[in-house]
Amino acid sequence: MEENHLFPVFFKLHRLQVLVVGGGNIGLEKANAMLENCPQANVTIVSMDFLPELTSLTHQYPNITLVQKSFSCGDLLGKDLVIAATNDRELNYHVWETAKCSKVLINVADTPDLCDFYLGSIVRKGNLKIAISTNGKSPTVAKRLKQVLQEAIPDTIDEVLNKLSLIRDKLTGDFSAKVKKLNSLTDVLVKSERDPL
Ligand SMILES: C[C@@]1(CC(=O)O)C2=NC(=C\c3[nH]c(c(CCC(=O)O)c3CC(=O)O)Cc3[nH]c(c(CC(=O)O)c3CCC(=O)O)/C=C3\N/C(=C\2)[C@@H](CCC(=O)O)[C@]3(C)CC(=O)O)/[C@H]1CCC(=O)O
Ligand SMILES: NC(=O)c1ccc[n+]([C@@H]2O[C@H](COP(=O)([O-])OP(=O)(O)OC[C@H]3O[C@@H](n4cnc5c(N)ncnc54)[C@H](O)[C@@H]3O)[C@@H](O)[C@H]2O)c1
Repeated sequence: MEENHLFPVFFKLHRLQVLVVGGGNIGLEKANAMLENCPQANVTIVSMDFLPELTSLTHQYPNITLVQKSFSCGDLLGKDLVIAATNDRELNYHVWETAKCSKVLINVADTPDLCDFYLGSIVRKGNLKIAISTNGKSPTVAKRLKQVLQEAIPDTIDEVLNKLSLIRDKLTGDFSAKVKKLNSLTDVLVKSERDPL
């Protein structure tokens, strides 16, 4: 089997500065994905022109800024993450080179080989979030799996998480005693009805 070296992490986007270059379909898709998950995300989009949906997003989200211009190196100043999503492959490569010089993490939408990170397909149930990747093989399958899991996981999972969080805060004793208690309380989640143990 082909190797899968991706290591998932969950970013707190309201603490980071994100630059998206390109205000077309893909710029919109990526900006939407970030803002739906983190409405306070700081997202600047630099583009020659913008889809009207992106202009509408500025009314909904306080921290999105549209800058109508051609990309230049200075746009990367102060940025933590960059998504290059123009329809110009050479320009996307130039954005990648600039990001690498500045040690900024970059996703190049038309070139997975240049991506430091991929966006995942995201299942959300209150406090639960599951990010799905297919190692870049089929974003469509990632999207379908998201729909399957969204249906399969009960909405009550959020109540379980909130109750466990309360219990977790109240537990006393040393770390290993707490881990033991939490594991025994949640045992039921992993034991099937047919499991005699
Ligand atoms: C998961 C999701 C997250 C998001 O974007 O928020 C995402 N793509 C989504 C949808 C989607 N993207 C594409 C289609 C059309 C059908 C198809 O190709 O399957 C659909 C389906 C649709 O829109 O219905 C086309 C496409 N995508 C990439 C390329 C370039 C290439 O592969 O060369 C091309 C070809 C462009 C062309 O042909 O011109 C590349 C990437 N897309 C990724 C993520 C990363 C890998 C994730 C993984 O490991 O699985 C990666 C590598 C980089 C990145 O973008 O981060 C989001 C699901 C949203 C949801 O959950 O609803
Ligand atoms: N990763 C993914 O999920 C995915 C999915 C589909 C397509 N793609 C790829 O993403 C790329 C973008 O697709 P799209 O549909 O958004 O294209 P699009 O034509 O809708 O948008 C391109 C945007 O880039 C902007 N742009 C062009 N030159 C610029 C410059 N010099 N400075 C700033 N902005 C500039 C344009 O103004 C436009 O807003 C394509 O190469 C496509 O193959 C990626």
